Amino acid sequence: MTIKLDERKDMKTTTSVKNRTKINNDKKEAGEESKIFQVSDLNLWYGSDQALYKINMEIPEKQVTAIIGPSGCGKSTYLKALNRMVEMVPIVKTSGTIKYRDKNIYEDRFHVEDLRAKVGMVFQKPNPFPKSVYDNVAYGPRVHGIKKKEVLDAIVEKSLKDAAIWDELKDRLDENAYGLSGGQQQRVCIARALAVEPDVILMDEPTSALDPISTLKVEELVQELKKKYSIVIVTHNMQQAARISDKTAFFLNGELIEFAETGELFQNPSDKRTEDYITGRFG
Ligand SMILES: Nc1ncnc2c1ncn2[C@@H]1O[C@H](COP(=O)(O)OP(=O)(O)OP(=O)(O)O)[C@@H](O)[C@H]1O
Repeated sequence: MTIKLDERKDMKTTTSVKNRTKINNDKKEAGEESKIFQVSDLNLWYGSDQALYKINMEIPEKQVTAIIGPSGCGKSTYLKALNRMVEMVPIVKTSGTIKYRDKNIYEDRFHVEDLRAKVGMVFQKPNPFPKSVYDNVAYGPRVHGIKKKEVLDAIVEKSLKDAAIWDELKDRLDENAYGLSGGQQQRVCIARALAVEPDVILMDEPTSALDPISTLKVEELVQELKKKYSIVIVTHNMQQAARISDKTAFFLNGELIEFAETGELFQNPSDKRTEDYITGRFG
């Protein structure tokens, strides 16, 4: 039997994904999975109001980490601290360290633009630019100096494919992204984040403005994306955290109360406050 080149490529990809999954599982069992972020004693203030208290957390590589907790507990603040986006609020002050791939992101020689290119973000409300689908996705690569049309074409196609929306939009690349449905806009925003080849994708309630079908598509996409990227997702929806994440962190009043394997946290929480929250006693 002869195997066509494409099939061989597919087999190779499947095998390497299987191998990678096996390596990840072996590492997990041995307790030595790689960390993408190491957060130590992180405190954060908006002016004189403290929003995060002494957060210590190691975020695993190529997994989905969910952040849950009641409104105002500091989930978004924490997420935006990971790529220093929170500092766009001028009154923000921090102490402690956040290491991204073993480098302290607060050290002066770490350029914040480099960090944000590697640690991309997708927001709650889809926020495409008022431009064509193509120009939305090509925006980041162009900012990074890529001008050649064939290179941009290839990036746009790959990013839209990775965001699972190429088939829907390949004939609509010149249309304004504002004309798409909310779910399509969100996947274009994910493609825009992927176009600059990030390492980590931070997602701040990416499905809360979407209908159930679009939500399902984004959830399936997250499962695909974690093969290549590390994902940290803030969600209000506990079922969503349980469905799509490997690890879950529960925040309350700016503190990290519990961080565990998702199944463990939901089935056998070690802190009474986590139990009260996931069983709906508050929040
Ligand atoms: N720009 C800001 N200026 C001042 N205080 C802020 C700012 N953004 C957030 N905060 C405060 O920081 C605390 C944490 O807010 P944050 O938005 O991180 O919580 P959250 O858990 O993401 O909430 P939600 O689930 O409602 O989005 C809150 O007390 C909030 O009022």
